[in-house]
Amino acid sequence: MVNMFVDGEWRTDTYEFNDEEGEFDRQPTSFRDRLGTEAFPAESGRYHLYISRACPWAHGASMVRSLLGLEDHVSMDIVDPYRDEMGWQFTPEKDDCTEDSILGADYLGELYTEADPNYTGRVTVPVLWDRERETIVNNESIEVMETFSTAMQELGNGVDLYPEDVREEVDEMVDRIYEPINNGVYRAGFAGTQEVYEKNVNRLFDALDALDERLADQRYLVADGERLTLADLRLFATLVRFDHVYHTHFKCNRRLVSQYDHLWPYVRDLYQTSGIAKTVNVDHIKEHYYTTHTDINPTGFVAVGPDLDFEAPHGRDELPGGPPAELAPTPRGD
Ligand SMILES: N[C@@H](CCC(=O)N[C@@H](CS)C(=O)NCC(=O)O)C(=O)O
Repeated sequence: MVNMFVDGEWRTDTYEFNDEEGEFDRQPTSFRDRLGTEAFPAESGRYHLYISRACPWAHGASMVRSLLGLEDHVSMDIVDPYRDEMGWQFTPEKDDCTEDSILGADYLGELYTEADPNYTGRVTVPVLWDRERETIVNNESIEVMETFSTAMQELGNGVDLYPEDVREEVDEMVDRIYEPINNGVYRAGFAGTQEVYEKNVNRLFDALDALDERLADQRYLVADGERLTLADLRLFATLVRFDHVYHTHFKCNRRLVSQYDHLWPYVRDLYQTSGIAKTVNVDHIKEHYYTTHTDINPTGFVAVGPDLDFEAPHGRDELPGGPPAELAPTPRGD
């Protein structure tokens, strides 16, 4: 069972996680406005991003904010990695968590009902909030990533992660990796039957094998491998969590990402790109998954390993292309 709002009322008995075939059923998001429109013009200081450091979807939005140099233009709050029956909450006393600086809310759900008192749906991160209209602009991660990269891009440092000439290619790659990889780990982890689990794990690893091959002689996913784009950030958000949680907690254990010849150096390359390391919080990632999903991990114990060194040399600077000059790697990647 999943907790959600129905007509503005918080319910804990609402819908089944899986469809009748036993597949994990991700609900569509409901706030889908874009920045750069008449209602929501690109403005510094007007918008606010809510994320969880644990969540891969929210991670994409926070990476774009960081890499584009939008931190002074779009403020941000961070929820507690543990999600209880009432949903995501604000616990500023915990490490790398903040208060809700907009409403002073205890739970993120309060923002949803402030935006729509009759809201029906889940309370998910990321959330992009508009201070002026006091509403949610958008809560679909890929749209937040795109809209930062287009409408807000000129407020930032000049980095372009969604260049017009390769936009179509980026979109295709984002779509291509979504089902088997980004959502695939969830489909494996929350599968309702052995068969569905195996199907999704196999599809996931087939897709990872193919990308490992693709990344053997190209540094990034698209643009002849020469430019870092949103597609890389989507893939990174899943890969950086993989060995710590998806491998063990979601039983995606045909291999570890750190056993791949090219995917593993690729993860380290991205991690060491200036602006990314500070968005990664492995403690939040582990705490969230292992303690929140008690249906698949009833003890709530957090797996201890593995010991990964994201800061080890990656050797991928030998390949053509590289990060934009503004994001030259720093020794510790931050
Ligand atoms: N399609 C959404 C999915 C966001 C999402 O599912 N976020 C998860 C955290 S990883 C969440 O907030 N789940 C809370 C819930 O489903 O109740 C997006 O990409 O933004």
